[in-house]
Amino acid sequence: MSSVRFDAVDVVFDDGHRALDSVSLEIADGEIIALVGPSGSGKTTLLRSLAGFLRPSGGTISIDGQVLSSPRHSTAVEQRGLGMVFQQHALWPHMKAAENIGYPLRLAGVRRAERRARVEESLEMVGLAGMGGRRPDQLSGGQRQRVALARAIIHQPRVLLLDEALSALDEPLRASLRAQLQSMSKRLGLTVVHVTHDRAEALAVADRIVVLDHGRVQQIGGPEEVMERPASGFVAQFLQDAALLGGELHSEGFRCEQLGLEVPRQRISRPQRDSETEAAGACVGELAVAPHHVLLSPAEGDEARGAEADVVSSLYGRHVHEVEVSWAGRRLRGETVGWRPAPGDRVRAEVIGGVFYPAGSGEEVSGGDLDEQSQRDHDQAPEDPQGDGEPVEVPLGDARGSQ
Ligand SMILES: Nc1ncnc2c1ncn2[C@@H]1O[C@H](COP(=O)(O)OP(=O)(O)OP(=O)(O)O)[C@@H](O)[C@H]1O
Repeated sequence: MSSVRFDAVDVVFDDGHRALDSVSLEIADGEIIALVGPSGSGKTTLLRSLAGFLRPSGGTISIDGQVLSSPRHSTAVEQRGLGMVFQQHALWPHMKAAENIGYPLRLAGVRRAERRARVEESLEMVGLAGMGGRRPDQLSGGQRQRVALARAIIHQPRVLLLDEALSALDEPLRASLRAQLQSMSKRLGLTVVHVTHDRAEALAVADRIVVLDHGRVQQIGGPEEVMERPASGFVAQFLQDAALLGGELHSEGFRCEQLGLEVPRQRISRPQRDSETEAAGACVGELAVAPHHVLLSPAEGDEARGAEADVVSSLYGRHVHEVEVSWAGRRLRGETVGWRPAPGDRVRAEVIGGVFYPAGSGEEVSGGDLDEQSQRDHDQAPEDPQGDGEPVEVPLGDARGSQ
């Protein structure tokens, strides 16, 4: 329903802790945004600032061009026109579902007949038609959460804020509510900000994902973009379970002394331009090695390839199995298709690709002007991710071991 803008927003708590550090972010009308990041990265703080529970120490937050929050001014929570759903559905236990849902309209003085019609409509929207007469204790957890959702959308909020709204639900209910949430938001044209710990959920539901770390935006992008072109080693580690291997990139490729590992240059992509270090020859940094960059094969295979590693865990997956190995004291995650080793097995592991980030490059993409910076980085990425005009071979999908 509305667009949202964060301009260089800082939130510093009384004890001096900086929970948001110059966060700039634009959310388009009707867009679903997922906020992800490690525990303590500032997701809830960002959401609470938008809701009006926290006043920023610096910067401004606007909706549709109207400044709602600044260090000097804060529009009251109830005047922001937002809908909110939290992990624990806060329904009034003594009220029937329909009364819970209609409560915001009652507060707003909407007449009874209109209220009733809109409650019916909302119940239908969340798949609870005919259940308005039940009290919360007569509903399942998923149904109660849908009542909370119906209550949040009934007064056509400018923005819907979800804080771990689906996290307390079990699969497969959660998956179905996830789908319902997306289709309903799109049907109503809702702008949604969704905080979640669940990376798969963020990638599945959101138009764009905002990755936070230490109160700073590390990357903003669509699901394909953040997964295929993580802006930093941190993002690759957080979203893809990539291992970060320290080493040196030189003209032949990447070398990691610790593992005795060499990865040929043409197998390495580099999202950032580093012409200075390029000119200087070798470049120190880290290689983000995602599971699809780790080729695993049975130990008795071709000895010229890779090195022996011990299987630590081997999780069944419908499409690929997730296998973690210990290689010279490092843990690496790989994927296998068509065969699945057991924990304790010895296998051959080969790193066949990765994304190289020069030392210190993570700093460049974070901070207030990330929108512009990341836009520039990523605009050029599909054609020229290395930034040096060379074609890039990113080994996606061909990295799976088979018998
Ligand atoms: N009232 C407060 N006073 C001081 N520090 C706070 C306060 N509230 C939160 N913090 C700190 O701010 C940081 C960000 O907290 P926030 O709750 O936004 O993180 P989060 O990303 O939502 O974490 P989680 O995933 O664990 O919910 C944390 O380091 C937290 O300890």
